[in-house]
Amino acid sequence: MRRELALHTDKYQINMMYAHWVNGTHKRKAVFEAYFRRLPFGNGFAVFAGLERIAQYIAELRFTEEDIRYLSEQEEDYAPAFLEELLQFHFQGSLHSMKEGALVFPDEPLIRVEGTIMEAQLVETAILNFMNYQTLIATKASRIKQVAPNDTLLEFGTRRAQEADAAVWGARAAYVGGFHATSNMLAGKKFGIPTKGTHAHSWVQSFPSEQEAFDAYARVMPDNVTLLVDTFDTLRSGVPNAINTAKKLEAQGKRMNGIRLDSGDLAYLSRQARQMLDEAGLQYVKIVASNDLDENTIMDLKAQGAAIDTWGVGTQLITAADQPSLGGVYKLVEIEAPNGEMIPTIKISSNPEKVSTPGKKEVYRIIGQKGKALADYISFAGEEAPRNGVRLKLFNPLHPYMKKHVERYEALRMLEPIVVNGFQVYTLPDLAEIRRYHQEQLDLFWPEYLRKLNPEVFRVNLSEPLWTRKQQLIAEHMITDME
Ligand SMILES: Nc1ncnc2c1ncn2[C@@H]1O[C@H](COP(=O)(O)OP(=O)(O)OP(=O)(O)O)[C@@H](O)[C@H]1O
Ligand SMILES: O=P(O)(O)OC[C@H]1O[C@H](OP(=O)(O)OP(=O)(O)O)[C@H](O)[C@@H]1O
Ligand SMILES: O=C(O)c1cccnc1
Repeated sequence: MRRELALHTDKYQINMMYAHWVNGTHKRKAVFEAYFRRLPFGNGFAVFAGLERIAQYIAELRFTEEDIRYLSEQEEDYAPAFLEELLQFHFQGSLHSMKEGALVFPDEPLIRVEGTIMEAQLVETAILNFMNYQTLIATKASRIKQVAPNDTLLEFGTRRAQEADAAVWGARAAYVGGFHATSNMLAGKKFGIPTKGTHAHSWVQSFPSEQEAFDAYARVMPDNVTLLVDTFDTLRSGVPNAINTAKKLEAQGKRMNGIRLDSGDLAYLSRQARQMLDEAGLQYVKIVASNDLDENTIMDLKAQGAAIDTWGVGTQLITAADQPSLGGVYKLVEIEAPNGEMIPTIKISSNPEKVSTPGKKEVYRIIGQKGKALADYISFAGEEAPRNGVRLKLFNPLHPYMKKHVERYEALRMLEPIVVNGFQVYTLPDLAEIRRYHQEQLDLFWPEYLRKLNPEVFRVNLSEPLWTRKQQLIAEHMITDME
């Protein structure tokens, strides 16, 4: 996969790079920002993920001779001198980003790219591709985690994922969002995620009887036995046979880990199975459930008193089935004028939600005296950072008369420098650190913002200079339209 991603971009990026090159504008400095406009799944927040892959992509971004040959075949118009220049290309710009595991909200920059228009344009497609998918899956995982905070969550999605990259990076995103392990061994090896596995129906079917299948499995894997009990009849054969096997293991001084339910009424079957296991003195045997689960079915099953300790979640998580894409966008916010000055730019739309916010920006998370987040605050990067003791006006950008002031607070700067002038300055944290940070982030929010259904809207505010500039630019463009 490595070094093959330079062409992982839309053709229009290369077309624009070329057109800028011919125009002599390709070295103009530009600032782009990536953000989304709507939260997925009706959630109150999203969990940012994708940075590790983005950093890797930026560091390795080179066109090979083969890529160049392919480009020349695809488009006769691309001049040989342009293609020659692409051969020397590497990213020399800067990239700031939210940290993986951060809670993020609509309309705030999650990634900021500064560089020549040519390089900043090229990376749009891949950055959005990685950010959108991984953030979506981490958010879905976090919703599932929310309904089963004390249970074990296993990511089982690979076979139903949208191909290999989605399975592997999705497993990682699920782990960022709070899952405990994955069934995908490649993801385990690549990222150090714990791996877990039971066995399939085929194991049972390949033996003359279920009992023989269970016993044979327990013989070869005595320290890791979780038996799938629903191949024939869960309560009449699967659970009794599993109990027999567990007793044989006990005779060798071993303890069976669990049984897995994969069909039928999981609430009823788990309660019955729990009772049978307990009556056999096997209180320590855990119950794992799987079968097209998501946060809604899990919540429902818990409400029905299901006796399930571990949830195996595949399809619904890895494909984010109820909302299979995050609509993150990448917008030009500042461009160098011929005199070298950086000019904030805006994208106007008849839909007010889609009007971009001009200028290179910073995002601050404003933490109140109770240690909880009050709002996010976006300012021009050039503005003085908000700091404790300096009165801060927080107002709703769509309804500016709705305002309040805060004076005692902490302002956390959210965008980290990752790459500066082509050099990676950020040490990518390991997954344990990312999960710690994610938990820390969750702890910063009142539960009202975190609940799964109809959460309170967490406010993202603009600084006054930023808001004023945005209004000016909107007005200027409106006048131009009318002329
Ligand atoms: N008690 C329950 N309450 C709510 N949903 C449940 C309950 N038990 C199971 N489910 C969910 O209902 C769905 C049932 O799936 P399905 O109709 O395929 O039945 P099944 O028993 O799995 O049959 P099959 O043997 O064909 O897999 C799954 O998503 C499962 O997680
Ligand atoms: O339901 P999901 O959330 O997607 O979780 C993954 C599913 O994959 C397996 O089923 P499959 O029928 O593919 O194989 P099996 O024969 O092992 O049950 C497993 O038994 C789960 O039901
Ligand atoms: O280990 C399991 O039980 C498993 C793994 C992948 C998919 N379904 C089940």
